[in-house]
Amino acid sequence: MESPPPSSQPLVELSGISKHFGEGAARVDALHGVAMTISAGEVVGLLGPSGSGKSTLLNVIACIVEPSEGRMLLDGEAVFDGRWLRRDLRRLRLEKIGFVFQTHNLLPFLDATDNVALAMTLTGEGLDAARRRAWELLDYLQVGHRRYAMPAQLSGGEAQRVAIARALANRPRIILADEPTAALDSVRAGIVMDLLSRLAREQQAAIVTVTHDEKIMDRLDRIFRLRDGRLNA
Ligand SMILES: Nc1ncnc2c1ncn2[C@@H]1O[C@H](COP(=O)(O)OP(=O)(O)OP(=O)(O)O)[C@@H](O)[C@H]1O
Repeated sequence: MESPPPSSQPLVELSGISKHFGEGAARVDALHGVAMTISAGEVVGLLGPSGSGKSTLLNVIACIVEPSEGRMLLDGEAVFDGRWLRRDLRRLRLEKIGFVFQTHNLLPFLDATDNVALAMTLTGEGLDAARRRAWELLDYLQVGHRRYAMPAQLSGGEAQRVAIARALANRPRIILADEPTAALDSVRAGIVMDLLSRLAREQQAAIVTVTHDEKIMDRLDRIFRLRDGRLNA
């Protein structure tokens, strides 16, 4: 399939985002005045030393951590402006955001198909339709031949591709990944990153990945570096 031309449609827009945990002597300022815009079709990396705020920033974009101040738009919708603007944050996450973790977190008692299909049934899709779409996604991620395998029978790279298929189940425009290649060797890490890049372009998604992994740096379109909660792009 021909990739569509790069688009500049912003999918993640943050301005003045700060987050502190605790108060008084115990206060930790995890993020200070973070501003960033990430557009459809981009794969960006969040880098920085341990404790610099990468996970906090990813969890803010995921609407899991509530910022202390600032403004955030996701897929053009204002979702935070000093306070959450939506009450149904769980639904917001289901609709707009896909998650890929360091380890695949697949449910061990469901096969590859049903691990992907389950995520779709949470938004009300019927099981048969969900399974058909799960097969399409598993084919797209080049792991369709393992559709009936249980997670324990999958290699690390296969399991991570099933987990990416699951993240795509509800057609999110924003994919958040936490060290998605850390447990993979360089060949498999390259395959996973190539698939993420392809889906960013073909599905016009924005992919934000926390990484320490030198093997994948050349696969990122842009790198944001955090230090002590501040961004130096
Ligand atoms: N729930 C919390 N309560 C209190 N402090 C927290 C909490 N979560 C994070 N912090 C603190 O906020 C700062 C940023 O943490 P964060 O986990 O975002 O860093 P990180 O860059 O992801 O680190 P790592 O690479 O080690 O995962 C750290 O000082 C951390 O101790």
